[in-house]
Amino acid sequence: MNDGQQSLLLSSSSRFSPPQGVKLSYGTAGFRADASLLPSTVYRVGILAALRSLKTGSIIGLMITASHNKVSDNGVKIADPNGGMLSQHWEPFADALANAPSPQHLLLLINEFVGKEGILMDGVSQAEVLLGRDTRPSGDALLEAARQFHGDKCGGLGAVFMDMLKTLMMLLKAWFLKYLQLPLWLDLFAFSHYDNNTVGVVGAVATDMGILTTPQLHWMVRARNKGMQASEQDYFEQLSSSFRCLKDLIPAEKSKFDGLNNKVIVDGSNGVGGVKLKVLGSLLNALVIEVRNSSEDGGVLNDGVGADYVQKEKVAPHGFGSKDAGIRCASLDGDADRLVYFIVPPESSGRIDLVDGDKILSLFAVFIREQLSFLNENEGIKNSHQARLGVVQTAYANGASTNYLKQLGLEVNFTPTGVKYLHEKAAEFDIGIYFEANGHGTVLFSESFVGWLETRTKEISSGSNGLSSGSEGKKAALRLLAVSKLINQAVGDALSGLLLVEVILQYMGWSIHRWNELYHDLPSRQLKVKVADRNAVITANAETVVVSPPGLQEAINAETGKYHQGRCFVRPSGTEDVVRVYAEASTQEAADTLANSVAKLVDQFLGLGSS
Ligand SMILES: CC(=O)N[C@H]1[C@@H](OP(=O)(O)O)O[C@H](CO)[C@@H](O)[C@@H]1O
Ligand SMILES: [Mg+2]
Repeated sequence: MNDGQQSLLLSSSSRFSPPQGVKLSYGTAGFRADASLLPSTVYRVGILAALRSLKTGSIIGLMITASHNKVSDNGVKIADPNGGMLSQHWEPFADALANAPSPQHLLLLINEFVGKEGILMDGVSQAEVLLGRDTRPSGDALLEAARQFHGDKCGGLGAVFMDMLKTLMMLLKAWFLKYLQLPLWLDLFAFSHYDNNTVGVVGAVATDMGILTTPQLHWMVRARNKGMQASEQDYFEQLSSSFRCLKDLIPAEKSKFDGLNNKVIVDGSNGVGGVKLKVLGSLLNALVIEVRNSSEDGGVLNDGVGADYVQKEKVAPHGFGSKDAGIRCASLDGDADRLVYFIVPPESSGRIDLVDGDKILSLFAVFIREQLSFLNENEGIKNSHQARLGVVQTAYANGASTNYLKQLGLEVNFTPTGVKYLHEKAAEFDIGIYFEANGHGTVLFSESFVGWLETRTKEISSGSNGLSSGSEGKKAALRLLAVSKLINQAVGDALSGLLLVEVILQYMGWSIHRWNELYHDLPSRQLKVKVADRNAVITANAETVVVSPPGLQEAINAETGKYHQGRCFVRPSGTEDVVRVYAEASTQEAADTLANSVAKLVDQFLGLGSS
């Protein structure tokens, strides 16, 4: 950074002091904390976004959200140029930035990192950052903190003000030079060296994309970097048109959905997803989407509603009851990157049948596997491509889902918790389907496979490959291409996931009950244990084995061995200050007992008294 940039950084960062006595960590999914603690973190992540943009020469996203956390929390995370999560290689820098105790430390860190990464800060190269936020009341003010390091895209008042400021600085500089002859002061006016086309400290431009779901912002970043249209309208247009395309490719004999099956009721978690889903729903005519618990309905975000609540508590969200028995119900989380379905039983016990991320993954796998087999059976398709289909889960996936997927003959891979790991693994396949049990996931298509599908479908339309029109091979290629456009390629997206579930159910002619019968979940239990230092738990093998503290894994093994179909693991949470315990067994009672015994072991080895 030149002197002008440095002095601007020092002055702007001094307005955003980090909270005392709090250690912030980028964690599983960005920084999250009580919103009052976050202005300095968001300001600093704004700096990181600009540097990442300069380093990659691409547009970067900055999203302000705390997903399923309570409404008083907020958070911030970065979308990389491909629309995915921030490169893990930059996470330690993010942690160091957020925790730097003073503006001087911050400056040192940045200078060191800029040097190490070879980032060009010449004031000419321009960084570009897209900003988004969910509906949390603190989002607006935090967004302002993120913009401090950037300029205003549209110029407007910001640009006029900058121009006036620059003129004033130049006049002052001339006056100082003429009358005081203090060259030392020159550095302070380095700001006025900027040419009129650049804005902000590093010439970064920030564009406020408004209130969005997290996946919408990721989608926009990916689209912009691919040179595609990337407005919110484009997002809705792409999703709705590919949904219609898939709908039109459903064979007439399979299309036997009646009025009831045409409807899905969606819990919007009192957040941003419900509002956006209403817009999307208005563009579809083959599906009726009734949205409840939308942000404008006045309920509290994530309070007794939302995908996290429904999945963890296995109860109906607020506003749903026995009147909804028999209808397909779904729930989004606060920023609409998670999706689960559920069935409300006729009697009003509050309990539901959960159709979770594992079952969404299984539905997608069954459909895609069938389309691939149509493609492979069709000898009329030239250069048939043996596409590699892989699925990715975490240790939280219900064991019954893993068995089911393996019985389908699929390659099942495991990664640690956190979509950044699952996404990376899924990207190794021609088609990679990944889901966390909590409903966060998507289907990735490799560029080469999409290219192959595009070529085949063009040949098909020109008749050059000899396929009869209307053959299943042709339709399978068209369907897979439409799926690659419908399902968000950047990140898990509840809205695009919901449309894909809906159209596959219509294609299969399945009710939610039929879908839920694909396999029966093994009873499971999740618990949280408060410990002195959760990071004392070190795991291996996709978090299924504890390697430290010594002896804990042996004790878990001895306990688990007592239960039929017993499986149990512990790991430190990346988003909460707890150690999580997960247990599965052949009965609910056994799963509960196993989880409780292992929670006691965790407490013995690491409990609050053990520090
Ligand atoms: C058991 C569980 O649901 N863990 C969640 C939770 O992470 P933890 O590291 O377990 O706190 O939040 C993550 C971010 O949303 C999500 O990716 C993950 O699946
Ligand atoms: Mg979320």
